[in-house]
Amino acid sequence: MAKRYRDIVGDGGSDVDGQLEQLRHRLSSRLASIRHVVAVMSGKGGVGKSTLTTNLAAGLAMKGHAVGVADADIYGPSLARMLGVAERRPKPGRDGVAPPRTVLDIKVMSMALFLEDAQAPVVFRGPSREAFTWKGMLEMHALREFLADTDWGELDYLLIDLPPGTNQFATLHDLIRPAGSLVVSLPNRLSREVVGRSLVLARQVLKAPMLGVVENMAGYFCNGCLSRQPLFDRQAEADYDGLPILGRIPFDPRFVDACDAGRPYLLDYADAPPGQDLMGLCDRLCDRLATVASAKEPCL
Ligand SMILES: Nc1ncnc2c1ncn2[C@@H]1O[C@H](COP(=O)(O)OP(=O)(O)OP(=O)(O)O)[C@@H](O)[C@H]1O
Repeated sequence: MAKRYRDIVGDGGSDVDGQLEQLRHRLSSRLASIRHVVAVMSGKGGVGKSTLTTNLAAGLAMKGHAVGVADADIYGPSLARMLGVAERRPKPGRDGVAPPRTVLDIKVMSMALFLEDAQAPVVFRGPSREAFTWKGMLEMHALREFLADTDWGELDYLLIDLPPGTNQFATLHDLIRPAGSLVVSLPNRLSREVVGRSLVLARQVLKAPMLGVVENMAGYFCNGCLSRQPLFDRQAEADYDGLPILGRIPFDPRFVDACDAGRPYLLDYADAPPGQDLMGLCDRLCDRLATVASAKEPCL
């Protein structure tokens, strides 16, 4: 007959506390060789968060930093494809799983790298009736393993691309304290509202300093006449609860082709005006991280 919790004395000999302590230790010793962990979040889907994560990673790598990216979007991973490593497999090594590296030497970890078939949806198997009890736990373990069991080596920056919505905030908070969070939004009222709401929650749950906001698709860049045109109707100035706007990146159709081709936009268009905007964003992100790191109290 199956035992119930009340039939089990103590931890039933499982040393569950000891096991948890070991997992915590493995994660913290792995992260000790990473200078800055940055969570890239939005709260709203489709705003270009993964595209910007890809290009931030590329920009930081082009500036000579050692960079890794972890795709926390377990069910809709896209970073590996955008960074051109979707067909590569992580290799088990002596010090954890060796992640694939991009042409810019960015280390990538994503659920997409473990899928036999790129078309197959990610499904955790277990008794479907109790899915609500174990599914969240498996999601957290997947993210913990990406962070703790990957051989990141020494990194200057590890960018974590969070999925749309706010569900992963608590999961991430249970695992680590990022050096800061970067928020991606679009300059229209709907996005600003949704992102603004998730910002409030991120402050409460993530408890990481908020670094600032990037407004994506802020205007349209025409590569023919090199001009910038408004993309959305003129909107009132954004107010993200006092957060600084670290960058405004215009819409440029070449971003879409670059994502599909698995080459960060910056690799080919660093000198184009949107490329310059991205490089400026990288500089401001580094400055903000330095400010936050030197502040006694987490800022904003
Ligand atoms: N500045 C831009 N100009 C043109 N296209 C862009 C720009 N930013 C993103 N895109 C395109 O928009 C689409 C959505 O971008 P992306 O997948 O990065 O969004 P996301 O916020 O990560 O989505 P989700 O988190 O909901 O999966 C992609 O096809 C991408 O190429």
